Amino acid sequence: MNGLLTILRRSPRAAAGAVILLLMILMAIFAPLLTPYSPTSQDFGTWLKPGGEHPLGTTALGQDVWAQFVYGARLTLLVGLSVGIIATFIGAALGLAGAYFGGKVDEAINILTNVFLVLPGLPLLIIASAFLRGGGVWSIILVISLTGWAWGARVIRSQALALRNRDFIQAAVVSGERPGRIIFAEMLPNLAGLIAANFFGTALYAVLSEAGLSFLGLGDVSSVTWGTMLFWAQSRGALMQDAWSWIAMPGLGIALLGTAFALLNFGIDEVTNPKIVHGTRATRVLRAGRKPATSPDAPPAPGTPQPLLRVRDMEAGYATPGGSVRAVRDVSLDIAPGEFVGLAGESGCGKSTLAFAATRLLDAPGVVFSGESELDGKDLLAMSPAELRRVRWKDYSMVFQASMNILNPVIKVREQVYDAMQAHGVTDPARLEARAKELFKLVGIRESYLDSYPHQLSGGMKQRVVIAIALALEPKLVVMDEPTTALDVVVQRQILQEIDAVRRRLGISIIFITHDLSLLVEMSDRIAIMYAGEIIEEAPAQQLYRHPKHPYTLKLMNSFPALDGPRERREGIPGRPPPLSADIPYCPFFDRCPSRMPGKCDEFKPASVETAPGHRVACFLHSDAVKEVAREVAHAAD
Ligand SMILES: Nc1ncnc2c1ncn2[C@@H]1O[C@H](COP(=O)(O)OP(=O)(O)OP(=O)(O)O)[C@@H](O)[C@H]1O
Repeated sequence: MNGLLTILRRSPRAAAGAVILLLMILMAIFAPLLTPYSPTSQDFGTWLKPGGEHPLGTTALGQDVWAQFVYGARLTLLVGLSVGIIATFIGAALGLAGAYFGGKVDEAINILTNVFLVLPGLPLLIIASAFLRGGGVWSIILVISLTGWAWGARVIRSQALALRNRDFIQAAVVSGERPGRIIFAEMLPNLAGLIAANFFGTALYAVLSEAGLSFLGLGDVSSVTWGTMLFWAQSRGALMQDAWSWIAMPGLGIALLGTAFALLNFGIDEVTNPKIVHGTRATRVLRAGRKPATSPDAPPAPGTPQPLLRVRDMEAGYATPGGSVRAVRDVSLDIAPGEFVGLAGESGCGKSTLAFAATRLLDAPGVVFSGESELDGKDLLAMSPAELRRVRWKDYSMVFQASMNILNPVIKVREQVYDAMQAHGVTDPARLEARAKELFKLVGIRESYLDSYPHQLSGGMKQRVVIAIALALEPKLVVMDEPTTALDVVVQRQILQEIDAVRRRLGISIIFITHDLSLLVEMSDRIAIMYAGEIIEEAPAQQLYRHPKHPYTLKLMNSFPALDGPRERREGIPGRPPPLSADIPYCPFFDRCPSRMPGKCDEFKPASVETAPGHRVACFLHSDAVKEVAREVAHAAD
């Protein structure tokens, strides 16, 4: 319910759709108050003109057109909403089951879905309704539901598949949760927006199909719906008799109801689907109560290199039915050309969300609430899907922890390396082959492995192949989100050294995400530490290693083995970060901080202040500067 209210508040389209739909429902419920006549009563004169007791005139059979219109809304709405529920239920159940169980179950569901998608809709509707004729309105509902579920199943399955591979679902599977619980409690809430949008899309399809079938005389012509009104009006030659209202009113009703469903469908999609940021970003930023995309910073000093990636005031997270998770909170970050920037912090502090949001990869239910992300001066958040396709891989690429799973098991590695290059216009076979060999050399794999299938390679080698693919077009930036975490320590280190060598050779920038701070200290030029969605400290790597300032950074350092020196037992950090669904208008580390100052750290939020060149920290131990908390943002995101 909360989620729906949030959507209505955020999307004027959805709100307009909801108002129209509500008015229609009220009209249907209170029909007896709006007209004294029964819609089927034939007690009046035929073809009466509008006026007097019959504001919209009467039909060829002597029925009151206004009574037919207001009562007709009942069955039309019943068909729309019932089909919406039934078809969405079938689509969601099959889509989720296919994505969750995979294998043969998915295959069977996929075949069934494809069959229904391939069958032409209208002829199928006509045949099925002719077959079930005489069954009244419920047979129409059944027929339209049967022909209308497949698209929803396809869309929900593809989103559920993406979700199935998310870490938190995998963790639920590994921890032995029952499939039913995972599907209903873990996956379904993440798909709520999509399912709601699908419901209204299907309801729209149902209203139009019912009207079409009834108009063709294939519905239950004895019932009163806007579709049967059109059928009778047409068959009795209403236009010839100048009885325009008999045709115009049901037409208008269908158009308005269709518009309401379409607006709700688009509005929900707009809010819950982050890929639709294009063109709506400015409004979203404003809706989120945030200033539009202008830099708060002073212009860079002359001679300062322009950052390659420039993230400003980023607010991102997840719109869940229980409210928003604000996983990234007012984060600004610059990555210079050729720079290796490490992003560290405990699990769940928002590192991946920041990387995904900044590179426009955040999938539903992820949302960029506000902020800017520019790559080489180009606004990534405002790009159209086509523009994004052009810059991905070419200007920036990504390697994730489970990236090796992107390799298709039945296609040779060579072709998969070629693919990325071919998609961006490299077609000369000699060039492709030379480049593939060069890339394999770069990432330390013998070129003979180009002839292998992925299953013939070890995990480390597959991950190297993916890194080779990510480097294929020499992008300016590579985002690496725990690319080596699944590998053993020796392989991890080797790959990292190779990545670093490649970076220096090609001059690319790298954002490297991990919770292993000691690894970052070795590799990075600069390190940013995230905690509870915020960057709480940022400094050149060695400076951070030698002079960490934030108590959290110190704790994080102590929880990993030292780079050199004797082996000793390391302590974890007691306590937990605050929940990311709440406002945190004070220091987020307060509860766990050994140096906390009650009355200060739990009352005010420390501003991030530069305490040494390039070293910024947000902690009252180092500066008294207080950060103004943009409360309007916090609330707009809920
Ligand atoms: N699909 C989702 N729906 C709701 N909340 C989510 C979703 N994905 C992530 N979150 C939440 O967002 C927060 C930040 O997650 P994120 O994955 O960005 O953290 P992280 O620092 O990268 O963690 P890790 O190191 O474990 O990958 C976490 O609290 C997480 O529970």
